[in-house]
Amino acid sequence: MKRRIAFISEHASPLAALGGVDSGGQNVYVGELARHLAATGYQVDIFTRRDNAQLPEIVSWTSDVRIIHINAGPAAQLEKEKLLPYMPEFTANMLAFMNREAVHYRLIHANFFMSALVAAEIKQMLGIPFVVTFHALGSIRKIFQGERDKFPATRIDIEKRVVAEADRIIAECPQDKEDLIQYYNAPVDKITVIPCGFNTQEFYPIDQFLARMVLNIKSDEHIILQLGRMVPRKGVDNVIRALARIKKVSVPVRLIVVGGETDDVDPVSNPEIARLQAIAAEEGVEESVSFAGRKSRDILKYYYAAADVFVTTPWYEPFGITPLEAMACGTPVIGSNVGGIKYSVEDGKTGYLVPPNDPDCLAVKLYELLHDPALRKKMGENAIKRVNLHFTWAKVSQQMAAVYERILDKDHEEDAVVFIEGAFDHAVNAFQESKNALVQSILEASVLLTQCFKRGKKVLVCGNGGSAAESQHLTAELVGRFEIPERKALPAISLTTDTSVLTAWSNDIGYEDIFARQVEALGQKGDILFCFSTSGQSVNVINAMKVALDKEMTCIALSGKGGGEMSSYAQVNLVVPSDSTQRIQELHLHILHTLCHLVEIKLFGNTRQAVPVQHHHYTNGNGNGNGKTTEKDKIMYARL
Ligand SMILES: O=C(CO)[C@@H](O)[C@H](O)[C@H](O)[C@H](O)COP(=O)(O)O
Ligand SMILES: [Zn+2]
Repeated sequence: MKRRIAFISEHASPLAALGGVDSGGQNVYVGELARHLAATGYQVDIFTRRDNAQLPEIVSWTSDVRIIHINAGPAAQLEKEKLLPYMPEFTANMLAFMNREAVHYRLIHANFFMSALVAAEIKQMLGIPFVVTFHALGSIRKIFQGERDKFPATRIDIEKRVVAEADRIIAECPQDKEDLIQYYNAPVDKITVIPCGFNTQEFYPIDQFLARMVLNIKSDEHIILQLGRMVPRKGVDNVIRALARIKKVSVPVRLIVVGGETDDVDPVSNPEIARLQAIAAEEGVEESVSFAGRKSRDILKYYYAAADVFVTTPWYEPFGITPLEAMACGTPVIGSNVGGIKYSVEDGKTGYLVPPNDPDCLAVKLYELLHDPALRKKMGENAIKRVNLHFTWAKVSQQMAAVYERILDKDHEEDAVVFIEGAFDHAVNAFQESKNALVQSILEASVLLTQCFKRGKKVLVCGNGGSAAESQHLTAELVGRFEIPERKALPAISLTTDTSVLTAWSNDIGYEDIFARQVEALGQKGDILFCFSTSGQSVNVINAMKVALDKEMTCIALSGKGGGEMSSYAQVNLVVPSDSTQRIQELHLHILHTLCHLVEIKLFGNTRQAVPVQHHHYTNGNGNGNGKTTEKDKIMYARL
């Protein structure tokens, strides 16, 4: 059954046109994420504020995505800075909708702080968990916008509440994560970094010549593209000033500025355009700057592809989708070294990062790129690879779904955490008890093994299942090397590896003698048979021990659960004081490593024995009695 989830995006509806003051990346984010999640088995309802009386309550957008228009304040366009007082009404009407339609959401994904406030209230009332993507943070905005920031002062308190109450916080880039930790005390393990994406159907490489033909742009000019919302913080003035510093690179350079409130370029209804035009005039480049106005999304790819370089130098940018779109079209990006841009643009590879508000620096990089077509081509290719690898909506929604699933599976996950911690405690306990019980027997086993190798004898090893793996593990360490690189090989054979012998004998005669038969064939007086069995009861191991004793070999047994019948046949019994098969196996591995260390040191090391303790605790035991670690010792410990 499909999982039903709700998105809240109070001011940014996927249906709204892009390029206006309050519509931008968030509209795209919400729409794309919802569509892609729907394709992977979710039903998504996107709740947004009704900002037009003509809008129906429910719009079925795609088969599994609906847009629900909620009455909250006047049914007219309002700046998002003015929406907070209407959030209680939004909450009440969203709850009323859920009640009336009898829909239950398993999870809410809130976008922006006001939606998150609604989600937090609903969680309090109905217990529905919520995820939040802030898209922008009040504290950061305050730093950059100062007095220009018209959001209510309570924004930051609301964000703090949301950080505390959300089930998971999505940071859009590493900078966003750092900010959440630094300014909101967000717990690190509550944050997942998931970037924004771009639409691969909408943005893809197009031949530049063709794109310019479509747009009717002259081909004998270099084109710098600026595209996005027209607000001062986007730093379009910075690009105009940089243009004035380069003016011409072998051919004329033109800056095209796409975006605005209207399709026509109308400085009256769009004061930011008027401001920018004035700056262009003041810098003497009004002839080289073209304002193209707002463009529909299906045209944007031609602009990106027509450009030689895409520039975006905002003062700050929580993420920034336009660099991804430009890169997807194969155009290098020069972006400011802030927020998400420094994450999406790889400096020197897919474009350049420059400080914001620094037209000199931007001009240098623009010049570098514009006069080097080979570099532009290489960076464009790198850009296409990078965005398709990390930033498609399919990849983004996959990561988001993983976040949702963890929350929806929370009970299970809580049990899992209890189990994981318990397993560690259990293992620590088993290790401690083994330490109390086994030190002397490990020493004895190490002496037997060392003597065996010194006399030119060999070790045969056996065990079943996990113990077969331990057998091979031991012989690999001995035949190969453990901690001393340049030593001679030691003769050890695991009786668990010859599948022809094992299958033929067990198929034709019986499984119980598969090891015994091999001991008979390979074992010689003075050799050691080294046996692993957690129960100490495996008949094939016991039978092998019997044959070994007949051949005057010595048996060492690693077991648990009291040692079983095996202990009657071994000269040294290492019985792990536990009844848990897993713990016994883990200790067997630990013991075999310890034995390898001791044997190797005795046969090939210097006379002092290195002690595997943590460096900062180690101050003596180097044999010189002065409590200082020598250089030689350090090398030895480093190998541990
Ligand atoms: O690894 C495991 C269990 O953790 C199993 O493969 C396990 O080794 C097999 O069941 C063995 O057949 C058990 O034999 P043993 O340890 O009792 O001699
Ligand atoms: Zn196992």
